[in-house]
Amino acid sequence: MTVLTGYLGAGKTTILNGILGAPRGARRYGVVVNEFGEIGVDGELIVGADEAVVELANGCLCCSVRGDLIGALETLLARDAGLDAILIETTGLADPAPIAATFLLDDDLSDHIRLDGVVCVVDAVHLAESIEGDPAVAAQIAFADLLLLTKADVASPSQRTEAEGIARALNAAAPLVHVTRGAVDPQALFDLRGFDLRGPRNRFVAAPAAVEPSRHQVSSLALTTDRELDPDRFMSWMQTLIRRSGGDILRSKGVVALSGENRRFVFHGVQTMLEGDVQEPWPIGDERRSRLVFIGRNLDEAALRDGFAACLAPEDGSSASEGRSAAAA
Ligand SMILES: Nc1nc2c(ncn2[C@@H]2O[C@H](COP(=O)(O)OP(=O)(O)OP(=O)(O)O)[C@@H](O)[C@H]2O)c(=O)[nH]1
Repeated sequence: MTVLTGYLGAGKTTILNGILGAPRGARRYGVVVNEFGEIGVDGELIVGADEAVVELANGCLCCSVRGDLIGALETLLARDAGLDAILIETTGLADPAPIAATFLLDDDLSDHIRLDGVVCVVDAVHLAESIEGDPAVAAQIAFADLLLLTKADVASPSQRTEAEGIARALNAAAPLVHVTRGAVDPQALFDLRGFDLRGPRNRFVAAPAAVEPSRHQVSSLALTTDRELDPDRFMSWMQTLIRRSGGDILRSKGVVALSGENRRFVFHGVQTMLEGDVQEPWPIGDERRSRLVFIGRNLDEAALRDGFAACLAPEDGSSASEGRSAAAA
């Protein structure tokens, strides 16, 4: 399942139509369209009448109609349990974090459907203006696993550069792809594995050490260290952090080297939800470098750095409670 976000008029339906109109072999798609308003129009605008389309009007997925989302997905599955992919087009006002959390929290649903990724459609012409007016825009960009920049055909060079700069400042890790009038390779949107602990992509590598906090209160922070982390301290720090600040931390993810463990510990968090697991051993010859990324509103960078530094295992192999941390990079 792929969630398509992006501000009002950014080009979500156009991209959805581009995907549905592209050759797909035997692949079968299901579509959920969410609209904010009494009368759903977007469902009418979706091409390909043979698509399984469920429309959710009169509310926004991220707040009032979350239960309806679950109902819509169940309807799709009841009609065709063999769908290869489900695309959800959210309203332009939706905050993707609660949508992802709702889905991940529903065990029945997540037994049958895998949340693959969140794609944000970014309007090159209007981004600078819309982001000033609505904080949801920054959250949508920051949260995404893939950014699709639209309307480059009509944006001025300075609008394009500014839009790219804003998107990159909010989310340096997600690939940014230019899309004109919905012409996108559907493969670019599928198999993102944004929430898959075993995903092949290691996008943590792509994140820079830190991204400047933007004017929009949403920023991301990457923490790395070549020192091992003490398992107890790390787990307790993460749990406390997510419990206390989960509403502001929209997304957290990381690959961690724990002392006494030769496998990689990988975790994913969406707001107050956190899951993690030990994975395959660190590749031979690869340094055991821990990398964590936090994306959120009003991130307290100093507190995060301090908390992380306090999780470092002592270098001499003595017990964690004896050792004090060195600074984390
Ligand atoms: N020039 C140009 N116009 C585009 C592009 N992508 C979308 N549009 C136009 O932008 C307008 C809005 O596109 P939609 O696809 O309806 O946008 P949306 O995000 O689904 O809109 P809402 O559902 O209202 O949030 C339409 O007139 C599209 O034809 C593009 O790459 N270039």
